[in-house]
Amino acid sequence: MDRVIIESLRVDTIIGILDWEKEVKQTLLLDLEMLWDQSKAAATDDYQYALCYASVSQAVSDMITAQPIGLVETVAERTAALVMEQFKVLGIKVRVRKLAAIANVNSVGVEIVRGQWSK
Ligand SMILES: Nc1nc2c(c(=O)[nH]1)N=C([C@H](O)[C@@H](O)CO)CN2
Repeated sequence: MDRVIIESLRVDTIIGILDWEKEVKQTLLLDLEMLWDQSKAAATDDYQYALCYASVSQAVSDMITAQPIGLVETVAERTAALVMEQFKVLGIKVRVRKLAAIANVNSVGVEIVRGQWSK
């Protein structure tokens, strides 16, 4: 199955479980791989059959920034649910990385796979 990919979608938002994290925005980077049959879009060259990565990116960013979130797991789960429900994606892989969350690492985070994911 074909995939539409969004790499390193940057979202600056209130994220974290510590008190100071409720006051200061931090940066999340999201990677999305979405199962999507692109054959009709490619055969017709017609945008209406494409999964619009710009629309997905905007919807995900709006959802994440709409309210404070504690865990990166919550971000990943809500992102997968939103994309599958709103964009009728059959399967999705979501990786959420939080930059500078702890000392001596570039990032920390989680990766989940939901729906009809095939290798
Ligand atoms: N599995 C997780 N562990 C931790 C998280 C998280 O979101 N998922 N968050 C924190 C703190 O917010 C940390 O990022 C603050 O620096 C700790 N562990």
